[in-house]
Amino acid sequence: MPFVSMASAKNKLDGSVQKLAMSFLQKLQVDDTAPGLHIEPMKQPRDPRARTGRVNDMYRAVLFKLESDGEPHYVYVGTWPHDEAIDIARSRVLKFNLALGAPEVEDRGLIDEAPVEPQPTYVPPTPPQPEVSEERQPSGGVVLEWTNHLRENWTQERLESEAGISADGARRALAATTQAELSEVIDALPEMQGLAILGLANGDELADVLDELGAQPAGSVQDPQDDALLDKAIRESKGQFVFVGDNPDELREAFESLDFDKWRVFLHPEQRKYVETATSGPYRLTGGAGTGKTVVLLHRARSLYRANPNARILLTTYTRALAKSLSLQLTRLDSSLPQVEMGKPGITIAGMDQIAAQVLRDAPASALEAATASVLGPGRNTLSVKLGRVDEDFEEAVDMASPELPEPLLQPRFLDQEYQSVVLANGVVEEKDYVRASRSGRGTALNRGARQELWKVFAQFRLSHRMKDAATFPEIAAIAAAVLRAGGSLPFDHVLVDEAQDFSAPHWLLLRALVAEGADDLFIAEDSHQRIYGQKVPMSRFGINIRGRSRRLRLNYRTTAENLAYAMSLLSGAEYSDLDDEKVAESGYRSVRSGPTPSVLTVSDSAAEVDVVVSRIREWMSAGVAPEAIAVLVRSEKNATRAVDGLTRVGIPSSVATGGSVAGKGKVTVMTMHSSKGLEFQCVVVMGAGAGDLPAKWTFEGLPEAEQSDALLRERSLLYVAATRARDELVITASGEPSELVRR
Ligand SMILES: Nc1ncnc2c1ncn2[C@@H]1O[C@H](COP(=O)(O)OP(=O)(O)OP(=O)(O)O)[C@@H](O)[C@H]1O
Repeated sequence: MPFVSMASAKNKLDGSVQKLAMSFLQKLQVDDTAPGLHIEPMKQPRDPRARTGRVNDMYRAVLFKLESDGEPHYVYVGTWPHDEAIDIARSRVLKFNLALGAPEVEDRGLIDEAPVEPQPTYVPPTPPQPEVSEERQPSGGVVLEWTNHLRENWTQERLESEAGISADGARRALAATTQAELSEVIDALPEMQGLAILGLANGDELADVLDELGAQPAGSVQDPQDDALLDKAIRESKGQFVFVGDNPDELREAFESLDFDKWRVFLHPEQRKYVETATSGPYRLTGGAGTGKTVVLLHRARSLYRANPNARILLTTYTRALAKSLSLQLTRLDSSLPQVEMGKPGITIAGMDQIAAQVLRDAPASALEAATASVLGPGRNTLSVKLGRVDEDFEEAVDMASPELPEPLLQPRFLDQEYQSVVLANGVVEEKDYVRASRSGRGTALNRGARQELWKVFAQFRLSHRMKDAATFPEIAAIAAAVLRAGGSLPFDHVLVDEAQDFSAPHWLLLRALVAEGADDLFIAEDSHQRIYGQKVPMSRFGINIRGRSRRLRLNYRTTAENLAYAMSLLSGAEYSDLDDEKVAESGYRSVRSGPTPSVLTVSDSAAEVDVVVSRIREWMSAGVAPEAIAVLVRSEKNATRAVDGLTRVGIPSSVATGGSVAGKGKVTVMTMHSSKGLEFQCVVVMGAGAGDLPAKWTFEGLPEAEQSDALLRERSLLYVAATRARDELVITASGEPSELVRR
């Protein structure tokens, strides 16, 4: 029976053609001599193994036929309209790239015809001006600088011989003067060559590029077109080809992922490495927004399950809404994976607070009582009321306790962070313990006297909760950790974490307690630039020691190079440190895609701003963008209402979405920047980026100085999160003076 492999094709098929192409491949996988397939060699091919096959009267599939131990092995490249398919088949070569150590399909142009001419330079469309009166005409335009480092460091000959780039690709890459031009060159190259060019053009050393691609140069002794070499390399491919052999299910899965959800099958070699790597302890994967951290976690969860179906695997994150989205994505990856309740073999997906509540429900009464006493002190009953926001409770506690302290130390936001990061983190139940407790990571210093005064507030806070039989979510997480630490069996064998930058101290306590220390215990994905809640707490304080087990993803799969460069520029000037207290790098991120430059539109008043937003959304929709692919992201709820009202006035359906969900089919999503975490849209407007709205002053006013700068950093991160939700187009609008955080 023939074997089949799929190359990571770039052509998208219409639904009907897609079905026919699938059926063609299914028949081919059973019998390549079946009538109707019409597998034919080409006239004047660049590669004698090139074939086309009949999908229907108008479409043909392009294939290469290899010999594999006496059986045919077909490599499917894609399906195109008849004449285009013939030209593609005649001009492509299946070969092994010796410098990059990978199989690839390269375009060599048709024989006897002029070599492939460079495509006309891509010029991003000039954003049309919004329909607003002249005095309300917005200013716009962001200038993004880019340097093509190939020109300083490389020659065409060296790119060909040392980096394995095709002659035409090397020549055109050297000539690129904009990111858009480079993206076009990359798009025409085999994937590994494209990724290598991207790295080198951004100034990386060749050795680092090869390392990132997992490339093992093969030297020059082998014949790059040898059948046996190619057959073996395709079977072992790390991402650009998928060998499905004679397995019909794998064929369907790989084929379906080509058009949508490529991430389900075709991973970047680095992503694959982190999916498969066996770790000797806690492992951290960092990477900017859109670098595929979530994708790695989903694949890793599956890979751990496949390695041991009896393993109890937890995939967790900051909120219940984000966990729901993880669950949907895992189903898309593989609907056969069992998504189970905590403690059962399979994959449990839940937010950290849900897990904490479950631990409490499962705990024997005596264990729960002891754990509660160890966290909150003796004398507590059941914790029947769970409290979300506690600002008012802290205010009340301050009124009752009347501590002698300066105002900034009595702000609910300061008290809440101190309570979580110091009191709960250290298991403090009495004043004497609080006075001695480690406050590492906290910005504001407190002397003994101040701590004694503060303890009065915390004691009062606890007392009033005791009367109401209530506990906060962080308290419940800390109690759950104490239950697990006290003994009994642990609920999980492997724990995978997304969005860890937002975890609070009690979350970390619980995380460490959920799984025994050891191989493949904790795999933690985080991006410190996206920390928009709470305070950063170093993981090492909770016994989570990364010790050299930390890696960074740099290739952005979501946004265009232009949006990425803009989003990164929002972070410059601010210092970020990660969960290990190391400074976070802002450089090195890249994207292979290109699109329009983001625009910042400032207008005189908020009515004009709504007009600008509405008119931009209309333009997108008239250009064919579906309403559900568009989002308006806002800092304040009043702007959400304004946006919805404005869209409704012109008959564009929209609605305000919360908690990680979207408005749904046929509607523009309007949501707060906070809710947009983890989501993505084709086109995004960040509305209300005026100095009055951003940063939101109430988040830092009145706080001690050190906490103020942390709060400001979170506001900056929030804008970064919002800007990185845009796949293709990003527009930022402001009325009046734009925010200091917006780059123009
Ligand atoms: N190997 C891949 N091939 C194609 N698309 C990919 C690949 N990896 C990731 N993507 C796509 O890139 C986008 C971002 O991926 P993902 O959500 O995993 O990134 P992230 O790093 O978790 O982002 P964020 O931090 O913003 O949540 C998604 O649309 C995802 O499907």
